[in-house]
Amino acid sequence: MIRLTNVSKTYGNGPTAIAALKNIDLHVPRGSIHGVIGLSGAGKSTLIRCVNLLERPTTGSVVVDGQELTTLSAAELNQARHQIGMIFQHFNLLASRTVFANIALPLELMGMDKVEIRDRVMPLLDLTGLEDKADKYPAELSGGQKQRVAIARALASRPKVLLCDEATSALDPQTTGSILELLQDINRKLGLTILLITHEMEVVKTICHRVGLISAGELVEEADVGDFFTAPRTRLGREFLNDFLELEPPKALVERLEEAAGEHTHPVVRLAFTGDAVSTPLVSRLARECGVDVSILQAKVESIQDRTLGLMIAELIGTPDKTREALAYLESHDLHVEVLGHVQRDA
Ligand SMILES: Nc1ncnc2c1ncn2[C@@H]1O[C@H](COP(=O)(O)OP(=O)(O)OP(=O)(O)O)[C@@H](O)[C@H]1O
Repeated sequence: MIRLTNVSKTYGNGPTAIAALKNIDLHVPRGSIHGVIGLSGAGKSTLIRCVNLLERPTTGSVVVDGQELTTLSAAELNQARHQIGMIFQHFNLLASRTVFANIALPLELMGMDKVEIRDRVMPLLDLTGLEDKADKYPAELSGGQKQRVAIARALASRPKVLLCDEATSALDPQTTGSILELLQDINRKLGLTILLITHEMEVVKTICHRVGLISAGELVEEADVGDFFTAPRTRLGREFLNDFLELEPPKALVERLEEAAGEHTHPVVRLAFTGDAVSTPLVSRLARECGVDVSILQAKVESIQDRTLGLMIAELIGTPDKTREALAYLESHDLHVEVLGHVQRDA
């Protein structure tokens, strides 16, 4: 539904030019919810604004619903944008218009008559839970309600794609939850394709099917959400995950970690396991079958959509041969094992 090919965006010229996007390839299939996560300044906003050409890529192709947007005339682009709704962090509602009139605005601009507009807007008020707010003004609404109005407005032209630019970043966690539920509901009921950018792992975890990680203008990693939360492939991905899970080895231990194994060291590992492995009595088996003691430093079980994910940071205590055997045993049982470092046994 959305396909960016080799998209680059450079702001300015010469020595002060900023390469905000570098050779981005992105594919969002019809009906899916795709998240792009990254740190501040990574290029998220630029990326999402390139999809409806609010920002024109310096090079590359932008195809939405089979139509190449970069070669369209202004009038054609205007038409194509009816297929692409967008919502923003700060809602961007018109303060002087009621809720109804805000939602109706894009339809007025399309030249629809009053009866048609009413027929479109009323079901959208229902869908977004704003039945009793039609005559209120934005100043009379909470942040969550304002975002609902913005969602209804974005849906008014019956788009096939919804772009969400940090749509929940200005909201408290509970309101964030209810807006994410609404987006998921819309995705399911209307089959709408959603591309969202965020710096919050919670958003990705809650509603995305796939996630891309953007860093310094490059998409450095892309994965199904379950895979990303189990085993991110990049260091940045692991940092995002560890921050989110608050699962780091104790500081005192980190200071003692050495990169290389020595004669008197034992490994500190981060284990991630899903599915059946979650319920396997792993620790006792390691002791029994490999002769290695396991000292658990941290552990938690997380639900990532329909998967259960177990995470543990542990020291494997035994001779080098035995701990090597234990690592091989873990890997052969479908666990994702990352050796964080090694600590001296007697330290
Ligand atoms: N209009 C602009 N002119 C010049 N540089 C810009 C412009 N917009 C963005 N940039 C630069 O491009 C880079 C990417 O910015 P962008 O806003 O896309 O990042 P972001 O990931 O959305 O960040 P944030 O989460 O802080 O909004 C940054 O270095 C930023 O300073």
